[in-house]
Amino acid sequence: MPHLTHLEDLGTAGVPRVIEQALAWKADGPGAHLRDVLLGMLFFNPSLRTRASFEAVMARGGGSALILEAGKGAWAMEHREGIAMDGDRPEHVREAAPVLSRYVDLLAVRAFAQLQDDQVDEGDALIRAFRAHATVPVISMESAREHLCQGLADVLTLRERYGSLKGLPVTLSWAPHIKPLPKAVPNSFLLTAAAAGCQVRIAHPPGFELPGPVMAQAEALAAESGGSVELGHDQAAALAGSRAVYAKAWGPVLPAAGDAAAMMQAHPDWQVGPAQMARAETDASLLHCLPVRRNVEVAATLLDSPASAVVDQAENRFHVQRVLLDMALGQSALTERSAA
Ligand SMILES: CC(=O)N[C@@H](CCCN)C(=O)O
Ligand SMILES: NC(=O)OP(=O)(O)O
Repeated sequence: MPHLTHLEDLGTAGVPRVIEQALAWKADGPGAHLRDVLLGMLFFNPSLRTRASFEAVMARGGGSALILEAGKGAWAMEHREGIAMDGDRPEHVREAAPVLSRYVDLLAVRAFAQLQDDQVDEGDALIRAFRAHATVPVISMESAREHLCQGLADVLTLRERYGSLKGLPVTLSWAPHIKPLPKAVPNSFLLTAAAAGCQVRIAHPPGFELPGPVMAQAEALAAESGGSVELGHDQAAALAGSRAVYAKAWGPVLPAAGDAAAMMQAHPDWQVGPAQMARAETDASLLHCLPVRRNVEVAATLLDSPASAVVDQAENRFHVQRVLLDMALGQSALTERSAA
């Protein structure tokens, strides 16, 4: 089953294929490539961009989408194996995934990190349960470990702005927030940029390390693509000479060594603003996946400046998702080309 939930489903060869096809279709669309296709979308968490962009892809492509919210309209859902379901979740993924698969051609799932333990979140059990039990392709709309569509849209945005991605210096900077957030977005930017051959610099305060297995995977991808991954605790040093600054809040290493919300607010000087951008190249772009808390994570003056690429990134979700849905259906020019 051609599930598309993690970067490993695409590999280093898949990333440029998706990016180049998305660019080509952005210039000259694919027409009604999803005629008669029905996408099921199951949300465990809220969304603006993901929901709207997938619905738009389906409508523009001549198909349609149905939307379910677990625990809100649809039953709350359990995924753990072998337990007595005596809590507040009446439905199990073991039935829900095959049942939904009888109605739809593709199943997209959003299930955020639980934010208790990085090892648990890194294991991504809920989306993996859908992979195991669905009988149609599963697409991730952000899971505990990764936000595949976001990482691809981010790298497409860099490709459009800077041409070649090989050796492009890009900085992923931790940013403050009022509470701990998931690591899926920074994980996916790191993995996708490394797979694309970028020179990725990561900067965060001590105690906010990204999961070891994700770092190791990024280094392996960079070794294959000719990219690199550097890690440091000095934001200014990591920004020097960068072409793109990805500002993103993420939580401390979990379980947290202290009060996680207080830890998120203990480094207000990491807010990304004009002074930080000034350390990067003059044509550098500001990236953020959105939603962004103005004047907490990123200065409003920077978000409102020409350097900001955040709306382009959001637009590019549509363009990469068209390609991913097409790939999952096995009907794309990409599939034909790789089979040829
Ligand atoms: C504010 C918040 O919860 N952000 C989520 C979603 C980001 C994009 N889907 C996060 O940081 O993972
Ligand atoms: N960037 C992103 O996934 O946005 P939503 O959470 O609004 O879908």
